[in-house]
Amino acid sequence: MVPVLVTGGAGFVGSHTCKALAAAGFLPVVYDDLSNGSAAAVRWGPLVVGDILDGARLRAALASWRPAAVMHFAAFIEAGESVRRPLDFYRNNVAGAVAVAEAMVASGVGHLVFSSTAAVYGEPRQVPIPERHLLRPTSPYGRSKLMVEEILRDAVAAHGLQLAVLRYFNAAGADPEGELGEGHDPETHLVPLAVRTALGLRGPLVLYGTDYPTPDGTCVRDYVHVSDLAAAHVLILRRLLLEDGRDPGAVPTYNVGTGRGHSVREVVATVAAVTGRRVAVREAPRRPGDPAVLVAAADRLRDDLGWRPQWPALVDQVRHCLQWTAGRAAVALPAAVSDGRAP
Ligand SMILES: NC(=O)c1ccc[n+]([C@@H]2O[C@H](COP(=O)([O-])OP(=O)(O)OC[C@H]3O[C@@H](n4cnc5c(N)ncnc54)[C@H](O)[C@@H]3O)[C@@H](O)[C@H]2O)c1
Ligand SMILES: O=c1ccn([C@@H]2O[C@H](COP(=O)(O)OP(=O)(O)O[C@H]3O[C@H](CO)[C@H](O)[C@H](O)[C@H]3O)[C@@H](O)[C@H]2O)c(=O)[nH]1
Repeated sequence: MVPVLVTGGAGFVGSHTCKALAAAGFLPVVYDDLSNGSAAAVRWGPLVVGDILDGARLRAALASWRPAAVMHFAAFIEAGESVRRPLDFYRNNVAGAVAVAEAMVASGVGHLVFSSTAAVYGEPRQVPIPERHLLRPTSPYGRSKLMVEEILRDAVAAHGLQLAVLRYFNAAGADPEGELGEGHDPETHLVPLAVRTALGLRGPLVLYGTDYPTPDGTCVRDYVHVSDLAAAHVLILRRLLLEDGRDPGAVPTYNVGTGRGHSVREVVATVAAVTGRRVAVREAPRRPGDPAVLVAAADRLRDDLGWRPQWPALVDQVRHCLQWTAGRAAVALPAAVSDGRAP
């Protein structure tokens, strides 16, 4: 099996991608400091516990596994938190990515897939948002990811790295086979929080902002199933390895989203419908750094790589999240929910 080094592979998107990589015949070697991930999610290859800022440890991992590529997921991820702790975000996300690129150059590993984000666009002027849209992030998190995109493009030009950038919209759902899910502690993402509220595992969901210029006043996001995101990584990796240097300097850059937006209130209503339970909500002011609407123009990934999301419907994403969350918390679900007949 061809090894691929996966930084952040113990986290939500990284662990699902490791499962997809293994199914596609690669050996995912996870490099993660477990600051926001779990060793239990590393099931398809070895785990190297280490910090991406530790260049010597990274180089040692690259030297011993000789991966064909690196997938760089490791980062701090929460836009609201980045407004309060910008320097931590710049150190981990920007200096961390520089350390990963330096280690790759020093070790002669040439292929890199970088996890970027819809947050690089900021408040969109055009929806759905095409990849060529103006990049004007509204949070230190989004700025950190944009800085890394630019730094890595310079490294492509100077060091011949072969880079692909995936800008994900909102990852949601969980492994449909129930082997993995979203288990941040504390959790900050809307879908798992609303599911936990519905199951009585936490108090009311705090709804951040009801005065946005959207149809119901709450933020609109493009929720993409985490297993579809994982599949996009396998497609882009195969393309990078296959094309190996045929178009030097090119940086394929793709949105990964469904092209459909859902408001926070729609997410809450879907969680209520899927669980058959009420989702208690407490309305609160806007969360700093949140753009009103983020919806992908997702046709480039479809047209270039043939990517077709298998689970584009929010109802399936919520159901998979519910099944995993309920399983972990030992909450019994009605049969109709477990086998997908509800709602
Ligand atoms: N979840 C989303 O909706 C979303 C959307 C757009 C982009 N992204 C990007 O995708 C990537 C993965 O996101 P996620 O939701 O899986 O996050 P996550 O927090 O679940 O996973 C990130 C992993 O990186 C690890 N990590 C963090 N800092 C590290 C360091 N210094 N050294 C080693 N490991 C470190 C954490 O322990 C964790 O396991 C991130 O780069 C994020 O910015 C996520
Ligand atoms: O308790 C909560 C949590 C979230 N929200 C709202 O729900 C929406 C989605 O919020 P999430 O925290 O689930 O996701 P974000 O859109 O803030 O960010 C996620 O998607 C982005 C890309 O769109 C990023 O890349 C980022 O890493 C990832 O966390 C936002 O309007 C947020 O204000 C609430 O109202 N209450």
